[in-house]
Amino acid sequence: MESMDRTALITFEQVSYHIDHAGTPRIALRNIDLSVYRGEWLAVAGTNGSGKSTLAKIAAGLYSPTGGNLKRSIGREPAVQLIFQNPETALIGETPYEDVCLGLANFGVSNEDIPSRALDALRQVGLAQLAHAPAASLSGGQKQLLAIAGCLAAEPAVYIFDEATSMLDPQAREGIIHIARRLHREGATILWITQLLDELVWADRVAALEEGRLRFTGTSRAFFYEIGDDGMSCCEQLGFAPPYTIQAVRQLVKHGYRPEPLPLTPEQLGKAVSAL
Ligand SMILES: Nc1ncnc2c1ncn2[C@@H]1O[C@H](COP(=O)(O)OP(=O)(O)OP(=O)(O)O)[C@@H](O)[C@H]1O
Repeated sequence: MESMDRTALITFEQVSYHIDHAGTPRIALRNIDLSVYRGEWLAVAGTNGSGKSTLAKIAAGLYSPTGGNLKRSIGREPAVQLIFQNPETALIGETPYEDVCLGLANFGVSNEDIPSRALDALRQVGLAQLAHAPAASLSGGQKQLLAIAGCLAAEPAVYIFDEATSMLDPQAREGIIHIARRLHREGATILWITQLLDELVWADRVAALEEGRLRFTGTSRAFFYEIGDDGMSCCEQLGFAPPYTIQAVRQLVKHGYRPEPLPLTPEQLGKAVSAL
């Protein structure tokens, strides 16, 4: 975190998004000030309807703010790739290989480079063996891996995962997180939209939304462990139950043992307890 590059690639300046829903005005986002810095993993959390997807779509350029400004300082294409909740929406080819190739052709990659880039991307997500299988035969998790392969083949500056694991089983979820962590270690910038709180532990920074307002930005440790005057963490104030690991650490602290740094993952908790 300390060594993080402070170059802002995407900046929300007082961004609002108002919707006219069948004559009834709705406000999806209200005066959001937020930057996504190069090389960081920024997670955006919030309950249903808090504005996360709207924020993702504005960051991706699919929606324009109805108030304020969105600034992008990326300078190359594709600037951003969005991985959706439902991978079906992104599938265009009959096979994984064809799917990634069609995507690359869309980005204007030369015919000469397409096959090697497509195969390399499929290899990176573990789908090389299924490159020529019917896309319809893939599991939900494999389809999501394919969507990611299509994105990483395009080499975007920023990856936006919009609740990309929410329709997957735990094992497939692990696979997606594993790939995102590798991309991040290799320098990718990640905007990770989620309401699954145990996914926040991989983020450098967490931004939390409530009813379209930005309620918190800070580390996941602060989100889970900093207690407000009302005796609750920001996580609880937003109506979420803290993940099991965090609850277990809170119990340890209550009983007089405060591991430092406070564990976020089961592995960190295991180490802290074994050091007792
Ligand atoms: N096209 C639309 N028409 C009407 N209302 C909309 C539209 N898009 C978003 N909204 C409203 O804006 C608010 C924010 O929606 P958004 O999808 O961004 O929230 P979210 O945090 O991503 O929710 P979820 O986790 O359920 O996907 C909600 O009240 C939603 O009903």
